Amino acid sequence: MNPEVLNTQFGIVGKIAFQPFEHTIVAELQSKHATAKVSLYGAHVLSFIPNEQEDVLFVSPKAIFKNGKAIRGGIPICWPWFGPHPVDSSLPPHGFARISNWAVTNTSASDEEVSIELGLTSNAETMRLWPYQFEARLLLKLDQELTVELTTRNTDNKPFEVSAALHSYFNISDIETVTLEGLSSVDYQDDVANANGHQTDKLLAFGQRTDRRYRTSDTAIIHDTKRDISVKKSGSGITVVWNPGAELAMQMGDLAEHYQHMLCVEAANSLDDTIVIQPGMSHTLATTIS
Ligand SMILES: O=P(O)(O)OC[C@H]1O[C@H](O)[C@H](O)[C@@H](O)[C@@H]1O
Repeated sequence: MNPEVLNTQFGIVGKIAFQPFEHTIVAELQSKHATAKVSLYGAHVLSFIPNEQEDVLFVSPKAIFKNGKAIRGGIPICWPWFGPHPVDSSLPPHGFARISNWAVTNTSASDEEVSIELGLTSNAETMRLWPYQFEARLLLKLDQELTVELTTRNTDNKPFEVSAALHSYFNISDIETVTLEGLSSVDYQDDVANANGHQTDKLLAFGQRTDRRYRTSDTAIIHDTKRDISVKKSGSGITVVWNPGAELAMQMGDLAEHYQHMLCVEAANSLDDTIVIQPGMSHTLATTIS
């Protein structure tokens, strides 16, 4: 991969440019209303800055950028499984999409919107980790909002099962004061207590380790002292809510004390919303952030 070749083939003056970044290349997108950056390593969104605002996404100041390591922050693509592999814990947690190099397959721009599409196709290495033929596409659309669409197409001759998450890390002032709206009356799996729960409170507050999978397709809204952030989604029956809390964060070399400034709200397919895709068929998991 070479940024000059990508700029010639896919660059759009004033709208999309490719730059070397750490061990990879990033595409920088500029719409009338916002900028965004996506790394080709992992098809990983690293930044979304609406005009005159701070970055909506959090990337850890201690994030490690190297092959084989997932980037702490932004929007890691957890795929084709979410969490530990269901039967083989030696396989990469959250799948291999976030530690794979993706190709640029298309770019376009209009007056209002800029978009880029990245692709990952089955190959010898992916077949070793997950024995299916597939095409995955990540479409990023930037106008005032940022939309991320992950489409999985089954190009094999047998069905396969996918769990996934658009593992969005949001940039917040303080985990002690932020609240999350949109989960009231929703059942969840509590992955800290390993128990089921049902939320009655209108607003979820934090301050301790939180790791929950809520059974909902609805929009969630982060209320921060500096702004509200809306997380809409489609093709997703699960919203993951995660902050590791102080004790666990201090054991994570790429996060540590910075956990206070992040909250993950993730459009996901997991639990009974794991998706079976028949040969020739596809599924799209999407989130829109504003
Ligand atoms: O450290 P990672 O592999 O990136 O996973 C980070 C977190 O991802 C999700 O939010 C899961 O629900 C958590 O259980 C997990 O700890």
